[in-house]
Amino acid sequence: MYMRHFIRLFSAMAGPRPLVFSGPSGAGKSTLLKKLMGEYDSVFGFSVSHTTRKPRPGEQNGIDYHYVSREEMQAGIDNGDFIESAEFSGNLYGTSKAAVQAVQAQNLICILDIDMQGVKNIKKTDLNPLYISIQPPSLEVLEERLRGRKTESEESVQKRLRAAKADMEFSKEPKVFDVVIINNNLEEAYGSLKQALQEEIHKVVCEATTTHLWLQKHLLQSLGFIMLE
Ligand SMILES: Nc1nc2c(ncn2[C@@H]2O[C@H](COP(=O)(O)OP(=O)(O)O)[C@@H](O)[C@H]2O)c(=O)[nH]1
Ligand SMILES: Nc1ncnc2c1ncn2[C@@H]1O[C@H](COP(=O)(O)OP(=O)(O)O)[C@@H](O)[C@H]1O
Repeated sequence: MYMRHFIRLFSAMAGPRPLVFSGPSGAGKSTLLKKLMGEYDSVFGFSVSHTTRKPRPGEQNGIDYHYVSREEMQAGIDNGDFIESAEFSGNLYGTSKAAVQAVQAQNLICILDIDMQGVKNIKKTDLNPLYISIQPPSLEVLEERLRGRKTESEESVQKRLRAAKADMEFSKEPKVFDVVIINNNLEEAYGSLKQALQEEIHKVVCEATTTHLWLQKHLLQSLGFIMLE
């Protein structure tokens, strides 16, 4: 009896399976992730990446990214602080070990938003996430969305569109992604995402309830309120 609960507690401490979100810049990853984390804030936690790109208006250091200089980021990479890192559109991006550990320590499902190089590199690690690709309905729609967001210079839009072509091809490769979602209509895409994650969400919610009840019962037992089995 005790052993089963200790095993359950121990596996909960190891943390639930992380989620990797990838797909072209402008496909709608942040929009979908914000909706998901808004609805399930006690289930998911965001792995805050480091980047050398400048913050956009409204972005916050330590929440959207850790904004660092190239020198600082390179020193961290050389020191082995990162699980993966990549150059994208003229800037460095990377997932630190600390960012993932911070989420897993709270027993939340850790979400990584990374580019296709990141996906390839994470596949070489023992993180064992579920891989989800968010794709636009077409390159034309992607361009409209990127321009409509008004965050990128013309040069940056062009770089992102070039990277997007490769990313759209990559998402069609067999066995790379567990789920590919085409973000055409936002509500439909969000519905597909929730459906794909239903089992993972259920596991975390049930685990949390079981662990909570078990701890409550044993606290009462240790205080002498109820008899041990
Ligand atoms: N490999 C890797 N890619 C990242 C990381 N963080 C963000 N990215 C990717 O970098 C790309 C550019 O991100 P960003 O500048 O925020 O632009 P946005 O995706 O268009 O909002 C996106 O494809 C992100 O998924 C990271 O830690 N590692
Ligand atoms: N389904 C959708 N229909 C129309 N516009 C969308 C949709 N999904 C996202 N957008 C818009 O497209 C732009 C890019 O989305 P964003 O979430 O920033 O993409 P990413 O994080 O993948 O770079 C944003 O202005 C966002 O509001």
